[in-house]
Amino acid sequence: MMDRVLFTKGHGTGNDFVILPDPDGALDLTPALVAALCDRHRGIGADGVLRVVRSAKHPDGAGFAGDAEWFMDYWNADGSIAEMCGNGVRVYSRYLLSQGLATAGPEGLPVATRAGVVLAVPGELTIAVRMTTPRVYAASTATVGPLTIPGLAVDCGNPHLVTALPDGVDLASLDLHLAPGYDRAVFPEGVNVEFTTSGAPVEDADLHVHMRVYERGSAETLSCGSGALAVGAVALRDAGRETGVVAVDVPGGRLTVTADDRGRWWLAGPAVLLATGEVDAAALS
Ligand SMILES: N[C@@H](CCC[C@H](N)C(=O)O)C(=O)O
Repeated sequence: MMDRVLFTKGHGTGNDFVILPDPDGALDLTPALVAALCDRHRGIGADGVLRVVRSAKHPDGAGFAGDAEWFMDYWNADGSIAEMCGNGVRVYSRYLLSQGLATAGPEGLPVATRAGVVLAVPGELTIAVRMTTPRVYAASTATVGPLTIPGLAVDCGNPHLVTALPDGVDLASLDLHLAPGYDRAVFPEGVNVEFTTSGAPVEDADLHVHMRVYERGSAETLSCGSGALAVGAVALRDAGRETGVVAVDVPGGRLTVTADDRGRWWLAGPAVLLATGEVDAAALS
């Protein structure tokens, strides 16, 4: 076990990450170390960890090495692994670019994830990512306290359940301190649950949705990029549209989901790097 671990802290709309540079895959990253780093009282504190490793140097990335030099090895705060993190990949791309580890070509910067290769297109403050195509595939429900809320299962590489709150239930009033209930037969690997209400029209978007999320492996977070993608897919489907722009407001800010006329799905929003340092791994409990 290493004594000192280099890290950078960053976030996308308040969904925060500890970024661990590990180009050659030498770090002995374990669920316990991830959980300790993400601990908000005894660690650095984050919703998840992004290990920056060359695709060729990670067993889950090696198959993508011909298409993307870098693999985003994403871990949730509880030490579990996930296939995709939409905010994570935007922050990860910001990190690669800021460190000079990669440059964006005319099509963008390819980044390998467990859900496949995505393409990041950097702006000055925002980063847009061409995500894998979301797939709406089943009806299901979530339970929060006495409420049973209908929703749709959406595969964004990772699993999501997008629910629409019934009239009269206020999004802000939902108690998400405890994990919502869901159907384990539909989601055997667990699920990220999004709660939505529709919003008033906003400039530059065809549709506007408010969302809160309870993430698998991280509890309630201020934002979830793949969750916003799932919400965007359901909103466009409900509106009978195949293309369009959906503004998704989360507690941490605004994400924009675009389905373009070439069948591509984009997730855009801010990606911020805050601090760099060293953590004493022995001091983490
Ligand atoms: N916050 C992320 C999603 C992280 C993974 C998720 N908790 C899971 O287990 O699938 C995002 O921005 O997409």
